[in-house]
Amino acid sequence: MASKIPVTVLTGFLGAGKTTLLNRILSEEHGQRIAVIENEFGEIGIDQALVINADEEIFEMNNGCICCTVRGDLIRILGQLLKRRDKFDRILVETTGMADPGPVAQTFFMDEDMKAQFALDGLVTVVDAKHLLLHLDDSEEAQKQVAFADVILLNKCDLVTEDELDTVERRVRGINAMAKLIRTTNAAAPIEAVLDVGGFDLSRALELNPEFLAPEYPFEWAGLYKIESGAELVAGACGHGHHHHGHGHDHGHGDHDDHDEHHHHGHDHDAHALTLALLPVPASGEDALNSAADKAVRAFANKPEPRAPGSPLEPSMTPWTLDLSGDHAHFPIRVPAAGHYVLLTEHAPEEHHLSLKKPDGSPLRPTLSKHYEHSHEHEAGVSSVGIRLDGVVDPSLFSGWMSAVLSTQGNDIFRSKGILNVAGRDRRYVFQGVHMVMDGREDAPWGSAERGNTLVFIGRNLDRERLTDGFKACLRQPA
Ligand SMILES: Nc1nc2c(ncn2[C@@H]2O[C@H](COP(=O)(O)OP(=O)(O)OP(=O)(O)O)[C@@H](O)[C@H]2O)c(=O)[nH]1
Repeated sequence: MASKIPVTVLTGFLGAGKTTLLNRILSEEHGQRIAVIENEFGEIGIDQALVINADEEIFEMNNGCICCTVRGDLIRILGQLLKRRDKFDRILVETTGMADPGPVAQTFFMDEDMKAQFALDGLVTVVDAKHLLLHLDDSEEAQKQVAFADVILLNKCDLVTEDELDTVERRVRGINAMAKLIRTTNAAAPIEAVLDVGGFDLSRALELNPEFLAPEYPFEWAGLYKIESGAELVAGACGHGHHHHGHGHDHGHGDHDDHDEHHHHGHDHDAHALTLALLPVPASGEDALNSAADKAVRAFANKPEPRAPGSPLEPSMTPWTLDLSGDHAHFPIRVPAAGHYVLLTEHAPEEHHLSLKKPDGSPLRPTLSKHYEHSHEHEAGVSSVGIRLDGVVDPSLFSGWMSAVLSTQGNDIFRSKGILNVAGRDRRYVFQGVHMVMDGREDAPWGSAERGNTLVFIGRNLDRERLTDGFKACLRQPA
């Protein structure tokens, strides 16, 4: 059988740098002949004029938004390309910045014919590091583009600070824990990282990002402080709403205002309130922080008590919800004795300009702090669930379960991927799906590698426990 044609789908919000990346790919010496399919939105041909044309052929789909008609277009172009199979090695489809990449990706798994001819090598999403947070708040398409990606180019790194990049990266990770993240300026990513994703190894992704499999915490951040009575917590909704200029907050450098705006603009969590808890720990250090985090999972299960500015905060297993509707609210901290305490916050402290002050008013900084994957509905619930379990999969139980999952939750599950240890097989079974359609095949032999199962789901309203239990039920009981 002739080998399948690898297809790369390139997405990214308007102006993120897709054309820049495409030009780079087309002008670099990589020895691969690429057929480019462009999905134009509105102004036909503009992008094409901007693309440096090497030997590659560029096809354009007729009309704008990607729906059934455009999919028809895409299928037609793919058909034409197949007649000239000897002219190119791979296909790159660039989608418009407004598009949900789902339908384009799905096209390649749609039926047996498609699956026999094409192999979706990877979905590459270019994001604009400076504006991504704004786009994520405003646009479901932007969320989906991040959620669907196998590789994310965090582009325009020259326009943001290292701290801002870290914030953007955490937000991206919160949506899609699976994708390979590459920080770029002018989309200068190594070509093989963009084009040869097929070799993409789930287990490696999990090694790079072990938190993927970690339990989700009801808080995003924990900081260990040495606190004495008279300390104070200051937090405040500055930088959002219509009055984000000239309200005298103390970090007035120009860039910052802009950044704040992204954080608060249209966020689905309330910028005027923050839930947090303070727990005593016996000592300083990583172990103390971790044990406080475990304890806080139980604390956050308790109904938080509202706290108005000025009312005192004491260490307690009941969390508080601070009213931050005014600028710079102050909350005195009352501790029974000076010592080590861990503060755990529902959202990252910088999202609420939260800081602690010593009794003399000077800043009190955490000696140690940690960010956690959040489980609350941050990105309209778009998140990733990774499952890794030993054992042997019963193929018929698995396909029954998977069809049930995809038929009931296929709208919410954007991507699924997995490597399975199937009973009686020497090779890895790999599958990937886009919404309800999926494609699976046998891959490399296990050889001496440790056998195991890894699954990843990315989507909305995912229930980690239910998915894990469901998959567990597909494993063969040891004889
Ligand atoms: N400062 C900066 N500018 C960049 C970077 N990458 C791309 N640009 C510029 O951003 C603008 C948009 O880049 P394009 O590559 O056209 O983006 P696009 O995603 O193809 O845009 P659309 O076709 O409108 O969806 C261009 O002016 C690029 O030169 C970068 O890393 N830093």
